[in-house]
Amino acid sequence: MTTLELGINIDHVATLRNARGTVYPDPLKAAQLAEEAGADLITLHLREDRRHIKDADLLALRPLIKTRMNLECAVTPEMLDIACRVNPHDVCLVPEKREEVTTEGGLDILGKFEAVKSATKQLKDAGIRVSLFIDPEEKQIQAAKDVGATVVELHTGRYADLSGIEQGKELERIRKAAQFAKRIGLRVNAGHGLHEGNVMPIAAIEELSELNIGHAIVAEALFKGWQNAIEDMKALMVRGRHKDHIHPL
Ligand SMILES: CC(=O)[C@@H](O)[C@H](O)COP(=O)(O)O
Ligand SMILES: NCC(=O)COP(=O)(O)O
Repeated sequence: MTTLELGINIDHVATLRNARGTVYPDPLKAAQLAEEAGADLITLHLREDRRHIKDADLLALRPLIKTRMNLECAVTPEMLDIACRVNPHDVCLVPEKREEVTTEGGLDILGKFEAVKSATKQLKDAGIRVSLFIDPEEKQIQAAKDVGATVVELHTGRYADLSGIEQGKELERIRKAAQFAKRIGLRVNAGHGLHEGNVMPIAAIEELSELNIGHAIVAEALFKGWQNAIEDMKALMVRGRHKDHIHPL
């Protein structure tokens, strides 16, 4: 059985800090405490508008990370240049729209095939593993393989927004996508909108290697503390992976 890793996304620790222009809460401290609490990697998204993580956070964090750094960024010359200079373990290329509240949908690789292919090559030449954040669709997964990426992260935002039968259908779509991606030799991750109440059925998908979770853990941390929220999420992922749950859908 594939081990399921937990990537802690620290973006919204920075959101809280930036809301008041203070120096606290410190995303670096959040990353270090997350690693102590069992995070397998630290994920952060340097948005083009710098609404949460800033360049200084990224630079300060890089030498401190003991696990892995997974940098999410848009496919732009500026971001690719920063990524190559910072040299994280992984870069996850994501779509970005300035006006969006959060990342809506996955990267349309087919729609910008040459740009994604060239970005993937630039990052791989710098020794960085490349992941592509995509919707759970066979044609996008095949395109990820065709541009030379070795990892995909399946967008679980739609699953998180749905309920009942519709959520069950989306879960099946994610499962089939994960199976296809694994079959063609890709590492398969997932994330977006996952929380304590919806993570277990996703964790049960055996082809998945990593879940990236941020917003809901920051929210839970308000009530039970940052490290408790991380430990609880990991425990739920282990229970999900071992199918220690009654299927709620
Ligand atoms: C790409 C992704 O799913 C995460 O980075 C998520 O976007 C968190 O940041 P935002 O809330 O700014 O979208
Ligand atoms: N790529 C998904 C991610 O990093 C975390 O997304 P969210 O849990 O903040 O919605």
